[in-house]
Amino acid sequence: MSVSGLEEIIRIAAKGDGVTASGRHVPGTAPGDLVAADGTITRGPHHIDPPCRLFGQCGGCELQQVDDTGLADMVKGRVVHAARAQGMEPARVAPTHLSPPRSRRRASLRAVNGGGGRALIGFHAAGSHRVVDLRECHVLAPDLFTISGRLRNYLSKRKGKFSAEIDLTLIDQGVDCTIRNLPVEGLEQTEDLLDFCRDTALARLSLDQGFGAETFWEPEPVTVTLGGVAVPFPQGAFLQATQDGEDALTGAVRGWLGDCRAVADLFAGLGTFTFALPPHIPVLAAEAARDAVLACKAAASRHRRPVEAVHRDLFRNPLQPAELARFDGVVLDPPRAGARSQVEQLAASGVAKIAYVSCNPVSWSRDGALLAAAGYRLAEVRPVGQFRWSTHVELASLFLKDGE
Ligand SMILES: C[S@@+](CC[C@H](N)C(=O)[O-])C[C@H]1O[C@@H](n2cnc3c(N)ncnc32)[C@H](O)[C@@H]1O
Repeated sequence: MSVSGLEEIIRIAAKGDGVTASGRHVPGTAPGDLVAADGTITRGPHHIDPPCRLFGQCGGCELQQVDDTGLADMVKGRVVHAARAQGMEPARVAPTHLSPPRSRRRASLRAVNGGGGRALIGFHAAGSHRVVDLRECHVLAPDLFTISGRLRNYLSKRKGKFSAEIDLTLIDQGVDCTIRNLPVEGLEQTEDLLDFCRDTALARLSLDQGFGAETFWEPEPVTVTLGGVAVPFPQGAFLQATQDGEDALTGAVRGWLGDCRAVADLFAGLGTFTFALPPHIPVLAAEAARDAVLACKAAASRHRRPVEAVHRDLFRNPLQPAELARFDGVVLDPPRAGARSQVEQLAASGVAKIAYVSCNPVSWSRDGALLAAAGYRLAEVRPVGQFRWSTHVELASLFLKDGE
């Protein structure tokens, strides 16, 4: 719409810019803003003051100027647009689930020496390698934010230059931390680091000096509880970004497949969907990361769940229609690239219900079009914004074989 030379921002593009009906991209805007020819922006109803003082410098968030309605519309719009681009019209679009502020339970940070011996820890600055010190954060779960501050204090005492990468994940026992590229040499440094682990009650600390991560501290074996089942948590294992995002995705899948006789969970990871299903349903959980398969298997056996966890590369060796014949439900949650070769086999199968969970609407819709061409209809999509204030979009979807 053009009001006396002003153009209205009608949507947020995949990279975060606002876009007008004429296709003009304007960074830093929200849907409903009006943009003049000289670039002056008049705020619309969805443009808010960013809650964080670091917004715009820190690389952790991209869209804090957009209110919740605008964010939810963006997440839904990306999913529906991707489906339509492949000729699919979802029969139902469930309300978008947005994770609340301060709920992110995993983050990758960088720590470097600042001036005056002070360490800086934070996300990369937007569009650069500079680290913006995380003095405030509205996305990280409070326990992760607290640990980031304690790490800053600890690292500030270290002498010598460093540039380390730090992965933090919130699990059952507290914070699981992996630090890469931080030399720990000699007795004094080792004891200092042990004191840090003890004082902060870290659940686990792993160090990776370029030769793979090794456990430095783990007072008790770490686990993550999935669907009420405590699963051993291997270093670097995949976990949905927020607990409530996981609940939204698993709730959708349980609602769709909860009455199945037998389910295959493909790209199963530790068993997020496997263990979310009703406990009496036999599940085949297939996954390529060997340590995740072992963790899933151990948890299933301890909890006497009818789960067969198998190590399998589903890109090279997808489940074939004959193997799929014993399942009336399949859930798949592949990496960003999608699951073309596995979906080709699913399309050729007779599986009645397919729940496809995705972190990439583009690869999902391409794969979905293969199912649609084989007689599956897109019965429902559930857009999910786990990465609040970012352009990262997730979804759960249900494909039904015609006649179901
Ligand atoms: C998005 S994660 C989902 C994991 C799990 N469904 C969850 O929700 O926690 C994708 C999973 O696919 C696995 N994966 C990646 N490539 C694979 C392949 N070629 N074959 C089987 N699994 C693969 C990864 O190890 C990861 O566990």
